[in-house]
Amino acid sequence: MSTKPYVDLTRAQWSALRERTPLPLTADEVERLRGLGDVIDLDEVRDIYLPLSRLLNLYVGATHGLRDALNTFLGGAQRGTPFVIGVAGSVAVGKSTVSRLLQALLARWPEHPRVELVTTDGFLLPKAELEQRGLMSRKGFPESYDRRALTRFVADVKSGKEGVAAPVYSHLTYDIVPGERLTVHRPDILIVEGLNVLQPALPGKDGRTRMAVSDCFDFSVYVDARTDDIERWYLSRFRKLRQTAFQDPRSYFHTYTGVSEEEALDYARNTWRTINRPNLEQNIAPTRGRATLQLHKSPDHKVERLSLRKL
Ligand SMILES: Nc1ncnc2c1ncn2[C@@H]1O[C@H](COP(=O)(O)OP(=O)(O)O)[C@@H](O)[C@H]1O
Ligand SMILES: CC(C)(COP(=O)(O)O)[C@@H](O)C(=O)NCCC(=O)O
Repeated sequence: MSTKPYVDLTRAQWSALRERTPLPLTADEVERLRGLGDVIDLDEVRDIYLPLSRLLNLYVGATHGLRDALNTFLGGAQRGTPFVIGVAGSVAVGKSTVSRLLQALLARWPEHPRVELVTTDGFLLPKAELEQRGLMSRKGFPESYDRRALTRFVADVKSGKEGVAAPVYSHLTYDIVPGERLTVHRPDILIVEGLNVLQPALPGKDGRTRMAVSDCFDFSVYVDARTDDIERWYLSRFRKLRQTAFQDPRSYFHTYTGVSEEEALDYARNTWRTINRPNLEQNIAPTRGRATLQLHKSPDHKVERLSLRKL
């Protein structure tokens, strides 16, 4: 028997595990959930994400069983708390598509219809503060977030608090939206998506260990791919955004619509090499082994292998 903490599965082995789980989404719905540049079709949903939604449904059920055990022990009926799923991985690896698909698929199960999704970008420090602290070239690194507020948010949701609010980030303005809030109302499941959600806690100033966001996770997914492939996806997405979202004069990147494609791509390449790749290598990839499930993507975005943590 392997001594690794993971069971490795090929795509074919994994897809056979969906059993009779019906496909609840249409091609149009999948198209709407797809991120810019991501390749995802009904085959991918059926082979990869349906088995995952079945596994998660089993995990949620098992957690309810544990809750019953706890209530027996406590001799009272504690109200349940949301089942929290973390989704981690590099910039441009396709976390948003995975998270939106999971949200849509999990909400179709009658046992847990209310599934909310929160991205950690809402907890980035506002642009003015990043500038003031000299952190604009560290955007996405752990220190560019208000980690305390993020941890408090997830801990509050996980403890069953009603009406927990998160700030909201705009990719258009590249900044936090002043005054805007997203409020989570005791969902059955909360998905927390972000680069750094599997980071271990940093010691506080007093040297004592703090809580990490991942301490609240009931399950976590790491979306994995080769660094060169992710760079290619990042650049090709930048090229597409230049023709779409950047055209809006309010876009932070609007100036890149007025220069040559080569010049715009040089900027994107530089951002990848100086910010996103070092962040992947130094902070994000080292957390892969903390995930419950690793999805390994091939150069065409399709999941080719999976690693599932043993229990
Ligand atoms: N500059 C941008 N302008 C508009 N949308 C963007 C920009 N950068 C990224 N996005 C979109 O924001 C979402 C999150 O992107 P990202 O954080 O790189 O994670 P991932 O690609 O892993 O989902 C994606 O849907 C992406 O298409
Ligand atoms: C907003 C992000 C930090 C991702 O945030 P997340 O939701 O993963 O916390 C990232 O998409 C980003 O903007 N990175 C900065 C470098 C760049 O422009 O690609």
